Amino acid sequence: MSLSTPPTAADPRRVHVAAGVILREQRVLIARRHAHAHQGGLWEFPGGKLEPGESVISALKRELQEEIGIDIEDAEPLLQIAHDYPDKQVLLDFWTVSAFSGEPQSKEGQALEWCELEDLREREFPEANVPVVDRLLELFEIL
Ligand SMILES: Nc1nc2c([nH]c(=O)n2[C@H]2C[C@H](O)[C@@H](COP(=O)(O)OP(=O)(O)OP(=O)(O)O)O2)c(=O)[nH]1
Ligand SMILES: [Mg+2]
Repeated sequence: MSLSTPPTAADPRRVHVAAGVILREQRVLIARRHAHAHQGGLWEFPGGKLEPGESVISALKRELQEEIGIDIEDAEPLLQIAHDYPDKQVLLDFWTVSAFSGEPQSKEGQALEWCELEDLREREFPEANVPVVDRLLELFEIL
């Protein structure tokens, strides 16, 4: 591909990621990325990379079990975002998790916070997350 061709959403070189927007009452669960990780130190919605041949929902279930120890009972797609960081191209599938079993716990040493929706804008997220935060606040009619 020449440099003048912008990468498309379907570009197989993109890292495909599934992330869960876990809601409980007026709060959403956010996790802090480890300092040394890509986009380190920023807040994120828990999740991770799809394995080869894995569906988004399977990856989401696996990642949320691995990272925070919960079992998804109900989830639906919220937003798909293709984003180009200077060092990495990602395709992020954000799903709303509306029912789950188990109590979220930090299984990888990451900080977790049940953030009030109205405080979400004060948390620093990776650039790719801006449209998701906007969408969420729009859905809950928080200006
Ligand atoms: N999980 C998650 N990743 C995000 C978000 N926003 C965002 O730009 N990303 C980017 C950061 C990373 O480049 C990529 C996720 O990869 P990751 O390193 O967390 O993947 P993983 O959980 O499979 O971790 P690992 O096995 O590689 O340690 O997506 C988000 O809200 N949640
Ligand atoms: Mg992860």
